[in-house]
Amino acid sequence: MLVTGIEILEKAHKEGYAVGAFNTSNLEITQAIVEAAEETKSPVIIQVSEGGLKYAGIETISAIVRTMAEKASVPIALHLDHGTDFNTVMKCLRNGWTSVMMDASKLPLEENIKVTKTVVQIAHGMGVSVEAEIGKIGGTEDNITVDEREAAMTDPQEALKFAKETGVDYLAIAIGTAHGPYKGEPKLDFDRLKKIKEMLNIPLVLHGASGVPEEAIKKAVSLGINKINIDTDIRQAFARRLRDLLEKDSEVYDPRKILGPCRDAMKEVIKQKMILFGAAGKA
Ligand SMILES: O=C(COP(=O)(O)O)NO
Ligand SMILES: [Ca+2]
Ligand code: NA
Ligand SMILES: [Zn+2]
Repeated sequence: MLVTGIEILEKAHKEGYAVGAFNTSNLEITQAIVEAAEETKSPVIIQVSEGGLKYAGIETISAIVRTMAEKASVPIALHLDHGTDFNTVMKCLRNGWTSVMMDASKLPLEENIKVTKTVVQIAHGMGVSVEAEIGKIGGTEDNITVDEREAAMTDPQEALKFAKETGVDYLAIAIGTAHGPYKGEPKLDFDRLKKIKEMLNIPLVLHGASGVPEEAIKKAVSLGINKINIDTDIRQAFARRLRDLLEKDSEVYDPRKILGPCRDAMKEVIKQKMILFGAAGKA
């Protein structure tokens, strides 16, 4: 069934587990996510980035996800990932999204608070949940210095002020992860996470979670992460299977015979994440 993000994440926050938030931009990825959720009886958040909206068309990808979510036996939210443009967030609200991220993390704190507060008021008026971001998660910069890394991480005091003044439902925090593949091992600042959770006591979001070792993920969940964003690991599962399949079979040309196996490969990766996050069996 199609539900709001907070319905899924409030329960995860209370019971101490995390829910996967997986990016989609087409039919097969959406099918892989929904099938994985059904097979592991997991609640799940299906999210689309602004790039995904451009690729698929906002009405089309909304129709695909909402149709499948409404038919599913597990709770599914449709979430806008990294909504940086206010009008895009409004368009998603008009297209039936049940959760939106207003990502104004690039703006100074006061401006981030101002625009996020406006989105929270509008979205809550429509019964939709809101995620925002404090601190800089960004892509993998291989040549940043340590103190730059520190500076980009979420300051607990700022996070508390932000959560109080905006009324945001769940908060994405920067504790050492980055989008895209990692070059070295990501080092997560667990003390910072623990402090933020104690002070805010709301569901927290981990971005850039592809490539983070399983032990670190488990520890982050035990310390209060409740939504875990995964995009790169799914893309890489798709690409590995595609290359392997075409190497082995130079004759195949039916897209269903090519995309179908890729869908299954993505589904297997997603199922493992749902089990690792503790969402399996929680639907
Ligand atoms: O945070 C993510 C995904 O991060 P990854 O690239 O690590 O999958 N999306 O918002
Ligand atoms: Ca990553
Ligand atoms: Na997000
Ligand atoms: Zn992200």
